[in-house]
Amino acid sequence: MKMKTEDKNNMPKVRIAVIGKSNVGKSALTVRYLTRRYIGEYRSNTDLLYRQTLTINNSALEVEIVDVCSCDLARFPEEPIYWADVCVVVYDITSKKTLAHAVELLQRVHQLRSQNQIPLVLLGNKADLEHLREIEEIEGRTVAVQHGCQFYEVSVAENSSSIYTAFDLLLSECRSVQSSQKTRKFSVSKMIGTLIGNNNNGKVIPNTNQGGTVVVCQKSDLYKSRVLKRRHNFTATASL
Ligand SMILES: Nc1nc2c(ncn2[C@@H]2O[C@H](COP(=O)(O)OP(=O)(O)OP(=O)(O)O)[C@@H](O)[C@H]2O)c(=O)[nH]1
Repeated sequence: MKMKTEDKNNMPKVRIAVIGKSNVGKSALTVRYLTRRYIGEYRSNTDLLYRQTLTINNSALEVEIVDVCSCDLARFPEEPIYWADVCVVVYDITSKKTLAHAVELLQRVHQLRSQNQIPLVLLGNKADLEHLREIEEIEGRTVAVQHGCQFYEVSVAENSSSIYTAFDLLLSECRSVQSSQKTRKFSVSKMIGTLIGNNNNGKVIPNTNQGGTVVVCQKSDLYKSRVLKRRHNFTATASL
């Protein structure tokens, strides 16, 4: 079923940034979550933006995931961190340096966005490679506790169910924060709307799953999204 533009515009949106050292499995993870498929070899030298409509808690949700290709600390990806509503930090359980890198990334994220502003999850990937393990699960869990984020060990290759739990919980957490903010804004604008005789502020969230296709966009779309978001914020403020 095709969704009307009007419905799409009214649909809530959550933006996810997936970050971590090169080769930890960020692209494989993103594609696995969105398509349930595993792509073994995936090479890209640009950040990729995936868009898909998912159903979370019986409500349609537009999800955008940016798979950040360059997470060098010297070229820390500030833009996607400011852009994102939630952030997934990935390391590889067979490589100690990827956890050290993840710790640095978590610290940078906290510097840019305070802890309450951006829900985070830490994922230790490649759990199928037990014989090559360099990082015990407790080490990853400890880092997660220290940085106030959820933690899961997963294997994208083996399609761990924790991948879906991690993303779904993160989306759900973000939606409840967004909804409580929206309720506050809505009640103020509704009150003003009533005073000036305008009661059309309520928006209906369509309860249909439009998912299935992943649209891969280039980085320019990311900038466009941010500009639109800024404009949306401006309009919302102006209408109050
Ligand atoms: N054994 C195993 N290999 C995995 C798993 N997830 C990803 N890989 C492999 O790890 C390699 C890197 O995966 P990518 O998804 O390209 O990693 P990336 O973090 O996006 O890498 P960059 O694009 O360089 O930043 C690929 O060869 C994948 O097949 C996993 O759960 N288990």
